Amino acid sequence: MTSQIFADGALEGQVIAVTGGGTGLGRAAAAELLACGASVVICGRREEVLAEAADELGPRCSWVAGDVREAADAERIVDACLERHGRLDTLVNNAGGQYFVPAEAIALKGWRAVTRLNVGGTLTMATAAYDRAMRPAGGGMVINVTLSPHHGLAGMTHSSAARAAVEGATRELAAAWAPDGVAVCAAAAGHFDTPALDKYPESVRTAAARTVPLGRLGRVEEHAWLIALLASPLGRRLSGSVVTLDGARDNWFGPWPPAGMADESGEVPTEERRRG
Ligand SMILES: CCCCC/C=C/C(=O)SCCNC(=O)CCNC(=O)[C@H](O)C(C)(C)COP(=O)(O)OP(=O)(O)OC[C@H]1O[C@@H](n2cnc3c(N)ncnc32)[C@H](O)[C@@H]1OP(=O)(O)O
Ligand SMILES: NC(=O)C1=CN([C@@H]2O[C@H](COP(=O)(O)OP(=O)(O)OC[C@H]3O[C@@H](n4cnc5c(N)ncnc54)[C@H](OP(=O)(O)O)[C@@H]3O)[C@@H](O)[C@H]2O)C=CC1
Repeated sequence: MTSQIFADGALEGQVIAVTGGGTGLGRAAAAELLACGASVVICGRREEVLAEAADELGPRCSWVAGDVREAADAERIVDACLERHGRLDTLVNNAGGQYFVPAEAIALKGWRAVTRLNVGGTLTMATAAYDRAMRPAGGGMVINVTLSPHHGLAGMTHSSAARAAVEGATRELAAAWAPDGVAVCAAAAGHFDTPALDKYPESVRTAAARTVPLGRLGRVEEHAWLIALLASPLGRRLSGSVVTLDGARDNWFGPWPPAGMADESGEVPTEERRRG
């Protein structure tokens, strides 16, 4: 397979680990990185999902099962990259998620579970990659997948808070690890059409596209292009940045005018000019 937008071999020689790379956005990112010439190691907890994905993605893709929340597993994942390829250039921290309930229905245990996965797992993987592969090699790139809209996502209060924490850590680690040549950035994903959305209530899924000004969900290949761009040399210069890919969803509060604001003619009244 070749990339639709990047030159053949754009990422030739790079070794990239994608957590959650067996499904959805992670799998699409892995496919694009492979198309650009990288060698890719996908990871996740389910062996059968990873084995099937790697098989379909081709010979430059391999897999290692592990839980990103466990330090020993994170170290094993990084070590697998080093053993197979002798290096790890880029880590894509894509594994994450949450469940959809109103804020007041989130139990403390649920907050902890979502925080542990999204903040804990991301930092555990990033630290393992930095300590074992990138700092010793004198460089590397960490890409943290987060969430748009940034003003908070109804039904996902725990995840909104957790991803905000990841974006804060992204900026801080970008500064802390810069002397070692390690760049850290975040890719804030809007609403994308992945099989994972099937777990949300039907009405929530169906209405999701209407919360996006562009009027449609993102396509997985669009997110994959952003990941490939961030894995390119340009990504290093974007260290400390959060790049949002969401069809203008961030800070959008809904269609203009909101219900009740227009007058009988359908127009929003304008302010009378004061003179003198
Ligand atoms: C429709 C438009 C949306 C667009 C935006 C999309 C964003 C996306 O991210 S889509 C990708 C979604 N993918 C995932 O969410 C996959 C990963 N998610 C998970 O694995 C779970 O959500 C997890 C983070 C909660 C898993 O953590 P784990 O430690 O395994 O948690 P437990 O299942 O043991 O549950 C612990 C605790 O959490 C509360 N809880 C969990 N699920 C629910 C639920 N569905 N409803 C209410 N509460 C839930 C609960 O307190 C659990 O404790 P117990 O009740 O004692 O089991
Ligand atoms: N789809 C969307 O609209 C959006 C998605 N996102 C984020 O993008 C990422 C990918 O989403 P998407 O592809 O849609 O969803 P998926 O549910 O398909 O992706 C989650 C992936 O993470 C893996 N994973 C989950 N927990 C762990 C863990 N503890 N250790 C290792 N791997 C784990 C899962 O594999 P396994 O279960 O085998 O471990 C799975 O492959 C997630 O972080 C998601 O929250 C953000 C904004 C919007």
